[in-house]
Amino acid sequence: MSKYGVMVMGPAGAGKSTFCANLITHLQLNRRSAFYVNLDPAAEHFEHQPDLDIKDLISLEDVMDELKLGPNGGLIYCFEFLMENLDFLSEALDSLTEEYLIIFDMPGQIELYTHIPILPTLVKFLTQPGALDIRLCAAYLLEATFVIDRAKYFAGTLSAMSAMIMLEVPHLNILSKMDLVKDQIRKKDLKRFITPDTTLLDDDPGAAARKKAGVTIDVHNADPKDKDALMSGTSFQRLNTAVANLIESFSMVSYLKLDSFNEDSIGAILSYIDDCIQYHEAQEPREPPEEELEPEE
Ligand SMILES: Nc1nc2c(ncn2[C@@H]2O[C@H](COP(=O)(O)OP(=O)(O)OP(=O)(O)O)[C@@H](O)[C@H]2O)c(=O)[nH]1
Ligand SMILES: [Mg+2]
Repeated sequence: MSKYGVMVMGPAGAGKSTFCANLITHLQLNRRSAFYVNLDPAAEHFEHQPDLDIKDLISLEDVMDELKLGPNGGLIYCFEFLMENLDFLSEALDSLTEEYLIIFDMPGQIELYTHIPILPTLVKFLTQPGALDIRLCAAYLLEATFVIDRAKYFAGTLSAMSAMIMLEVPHLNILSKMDLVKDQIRKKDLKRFITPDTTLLDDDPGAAARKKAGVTIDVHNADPKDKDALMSGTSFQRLNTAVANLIESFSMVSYLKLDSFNEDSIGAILSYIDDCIQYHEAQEPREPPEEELEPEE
């Protein structure tokens, strides 16, 4: 029996847990079953209690205390421990039917998505045919406020692309917290962020303002507190152009828009997830609940 799931990923504070919580509420309102798996050993507060919590296997606090590790090293240790104890996942997930959407809420440490091979191994384990056989898609969230700063936007897009290539499962890239930027970006410009456009670097509002004012910056002698000055050197601009060109040459990333506090937006993302994993194709027709049946004459 196939199972269906979505792994919610992305940098720290991108809105992953908020999205998971509002997705579960939306599923419940639509009489769908969710199984919430928290894989962030540092997460403390939940709107919906997890059905499975990595903290029941290993506690980040204990790891940091006993092994004298910092929060990031501790997190990597927790994941290595999870990989040695995959029964923890299979025992809980094995009996779930195809009705459930399994939602994995991931931590935000970026190294998990870039250079440590833990996530590809975990994803292979979850999707392995004949075993758990979860039809899984990845939802990679990037904060829309990044689009205000072009360099951050392309760096974030590069990390999304890296996760996409590394995991080899259907992948949705999502600009989260759209409500925070919708009044600041013109619709026409937004399109260029939805499908990353390298010419965005040419009309960076910060750079344009500096050029107009005739400001040239000597990065070597800049005040270390002046972030604008430090991030405006020609080498930094060349690096950003190279990253943007690389993203364009792969032509793999485009974004969906999300405002987690808007139910229609959650519903729209859910329909993309359902399509990616072909959720509806596997569902048995269901009887409507009794109270919805017409009373007999
Ligand atoms: N305005 C707005 N704020 C949001 C949205 N989604 C999340 N937030 C806020 O962003 C902050 C971080 O949200 P989380 O859901 O904890 O982010 P996360 O990605 O799970 O964070 P980590 O697990 O620490 O990596 C919280 O204060 C949320 O209320 C959104 O769509 N719009
Ligand atoms: Mg979280």
